[in-house]
Amino acid sequence: MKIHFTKMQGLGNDFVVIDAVRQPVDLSPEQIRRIADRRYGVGCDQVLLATPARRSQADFRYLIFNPDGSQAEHCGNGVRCLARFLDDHGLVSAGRHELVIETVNGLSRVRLCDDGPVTVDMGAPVLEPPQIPFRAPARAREYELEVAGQVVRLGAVSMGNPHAVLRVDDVDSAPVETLGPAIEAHHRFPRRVNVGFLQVITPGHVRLRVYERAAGETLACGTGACAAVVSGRLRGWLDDAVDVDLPGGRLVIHWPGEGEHVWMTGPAETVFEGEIRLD
Ligand SMILES: N[C@H](CCC[C@H](N)C(=O)O)C(=O)O
Repeated sequence: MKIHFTKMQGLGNDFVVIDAVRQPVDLSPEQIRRIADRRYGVGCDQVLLATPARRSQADFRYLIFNPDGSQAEHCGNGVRCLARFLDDHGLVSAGRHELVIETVNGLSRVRLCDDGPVTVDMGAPVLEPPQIPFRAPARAREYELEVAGQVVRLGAVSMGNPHAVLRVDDVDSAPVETLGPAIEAHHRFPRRVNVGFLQVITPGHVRLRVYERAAGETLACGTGACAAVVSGRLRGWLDDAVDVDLPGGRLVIHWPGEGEHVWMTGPAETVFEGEIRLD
């Protein structure tokens, strides 16, 4: 089987995007792993499938797959790239500058500027432990977790997908490669978790590295940036508008506070198009 794809990236978080509206495909976890493989396939952090919407309020539905073949509930950098892809490939009627993209557990409203940055309404964060999901006796702004022979303090937030947020003094020296996987697989996160390492420069400017669930450290994580601002604001460190500097570049995140939606603005770029042959 040959599949046409578009390679895209948002701050170096890279994607293989497939138009499953006009090219209906049903990919197995093994085929996802092959596509995502940086030696035997195209190579990417996530595979995104654009599919027809199921909910009447949505224009399209999108599926997100991590490189191990597992499915994720949301992808901030990915939804920006998907919206740009849909517009570039004539799937959006002329003149439309706002799209509603359906995820497995919510809706994202995307604003497209001509070739400029893309702004996304990422919805309201979920903070109740059972919905994150995170095993905790009650909701708190900060939790203690025994991991790797130490006790770490972290925030727990869902942006559709689960995030843990730890504050560090310096992201460059943060134990991302050791503590990241240890927390990702911690039993208190029954569906595993993305792990953010947050350095607060000022209440309006942070640095962030993210060890992503089922993908490892990426150059940028959109839902991770949203979760970091939510957790940092709840813990009293951040304003409502924050510049988030990730290794791949800057996202601008805005969260007015509890019960409000998180807004994210950042780039979405096409790299190349191609065709992959799959068994
Ligand atoms: N690894 C993530 C999915 C991709 C999220 C990230 N690339 C983003 O931009 O939000 C998860 O399993 O929840």
